[in-house]
Amino acid sequence: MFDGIADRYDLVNDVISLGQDRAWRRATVNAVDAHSGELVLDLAAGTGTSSESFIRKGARVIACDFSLGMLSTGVRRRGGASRGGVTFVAGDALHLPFADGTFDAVTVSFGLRNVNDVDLALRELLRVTKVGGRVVICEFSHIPVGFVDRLYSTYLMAALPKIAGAVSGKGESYDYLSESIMAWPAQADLARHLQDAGWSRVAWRNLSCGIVALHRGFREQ
Ligand SMILES: C[S@@+](CC[C@H](N)C(=O)[O-])C[C@H]1O[C@@H](n2cnc3c(N)ncnc32)[C@H](O)[C@@H]1O
Repeated sequence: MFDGIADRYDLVNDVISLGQDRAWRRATVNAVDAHSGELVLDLAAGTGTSSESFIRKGARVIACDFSLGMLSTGVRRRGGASRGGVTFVAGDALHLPFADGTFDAVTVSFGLRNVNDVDLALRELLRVTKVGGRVVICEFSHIPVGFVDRLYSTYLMAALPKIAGAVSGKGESYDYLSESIMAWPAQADLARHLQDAGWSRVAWRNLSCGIVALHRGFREQ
């Protein structure tokens, strides 16, 4: 599915989120807080838009995804597969092609919801993180006020696929986006998945009233 929408993926994001996606990405970068000399895994990195911001303080980033269409778009835009601190790697979240304890920080933006086995992916992320390292998950979530969440669900089901379809020409992919957001676990539930996978000191905070949530955890052993 992502191979088919790769070229217009970033443009559609800006349109359907009314530009909010940029603020969500800034919040993710601040939560990861990657520093010079650190190695960051941006899993389900797609075209690498989520990866670019991590290099600002001198960290190196591995942008890993299994959609060759998304990766190719990213490589074309950056002018190479390994440029300016971002290296694109083809890999599956369920069998990460990295040794144990490789990364100082691992992060997933708007990707975990798309992975077939979320719990296995969270365990794989833990495996490739150094002891003392951290995980940050940026993902769509749920507005904690019932009637507002219902209004938002109406937007998701009725308007979002039409708007995204008009911009991308692939409306059916965005039916999937709406359905997957509504089926995704709420904040506390996702925190439990992280804890069950072995992550410690798990906490989260809402962005845009819970439309998006940032979860963070640490590998303690
Ligand atoms: C919505 S995009 C997110 C891209 C990027 N992180 C961003 O913030 O724009 C979701 C990505 O998850 C990737 N994905 C889904 N399942 C995956 C898996 N098992 N392994 C690696 N990538 C996966 C898709 O190929 C897609 O590029």
